Amino acid sequence: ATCAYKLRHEQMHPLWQTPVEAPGGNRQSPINIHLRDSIFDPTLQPLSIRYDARTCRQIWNNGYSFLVEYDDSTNKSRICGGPLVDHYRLSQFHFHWGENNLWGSEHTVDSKVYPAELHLVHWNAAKYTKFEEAIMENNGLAVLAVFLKVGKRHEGLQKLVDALPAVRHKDSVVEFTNFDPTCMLPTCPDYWTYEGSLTTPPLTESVSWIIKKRPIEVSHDQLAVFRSLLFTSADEQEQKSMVNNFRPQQPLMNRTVRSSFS
Ligand SMILES: COc1ccc(/C(C)=C/C(=O)O)cc1
Ligand SMILES: [Zn+2]
Repeated sequence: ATCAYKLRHEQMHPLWQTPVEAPGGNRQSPINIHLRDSIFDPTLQPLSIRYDARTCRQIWNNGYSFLVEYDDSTNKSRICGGPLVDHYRLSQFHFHWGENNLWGSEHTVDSKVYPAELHLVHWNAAKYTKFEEAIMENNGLAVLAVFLKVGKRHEGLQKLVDALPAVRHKDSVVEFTNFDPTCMLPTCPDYWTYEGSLTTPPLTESVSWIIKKRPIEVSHDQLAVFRSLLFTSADEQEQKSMVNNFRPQQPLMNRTVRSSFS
């Protein structure tokens, strides 16, 4: 495990090879969730998640991950409850993954790393009028994170996997509709939550993280298609595989991770 851990750091995405200092930097993400230090909070509400497949619009490769983007001009797809005071609209979801099945997730649980991690990004539509505004505010975003493990084929994910070759290169975009992300959520309601940041620039400290305890299963072959994407655009000389697009873990500082379960 230590060699894999070391190897994982050597293979990091170029973006992170020179440590990117964070603005202010006392609530950065991702982190390791140390179970013994997490605190059960009985006042945490159940999460209320409502997604409408009809708000799904497109997939694009932004050179760091692939994003599935949603129309966020209404509250049709939104989350509330859990640790959240307001309702947050779904803007997009994306993933982080490794070059192999040994690592890839951004968060870890007692240093256990998963091969990939899903992030569903939502913004506070009760307090702000658009996403770009919310990312700068400390209660602006809520990111729902789900770990992926390699196992049986995920039927609901296949529609997404089949669309990826169309966005192989950076800056490519393709219409993608009628996808309900609910199919990628574990049925178990248990989660951890803590206050953190974006894990790619601008790294703003605006995120309420909600991390599902249970992973979902995807097949080896489905995850392999993620690795067929490229960091580089079609006109660039060197084609670089889109792998290891996770940020190094950040100091916990003066934070506590709460759990919705005892
Ligand atoms: C306006 O530019 C942005 C860049 C990145 C992001 C996100 C949502 C980053 C992340 O997922 O860590 C948001 C806005
Ligand atoms: Zn992410």
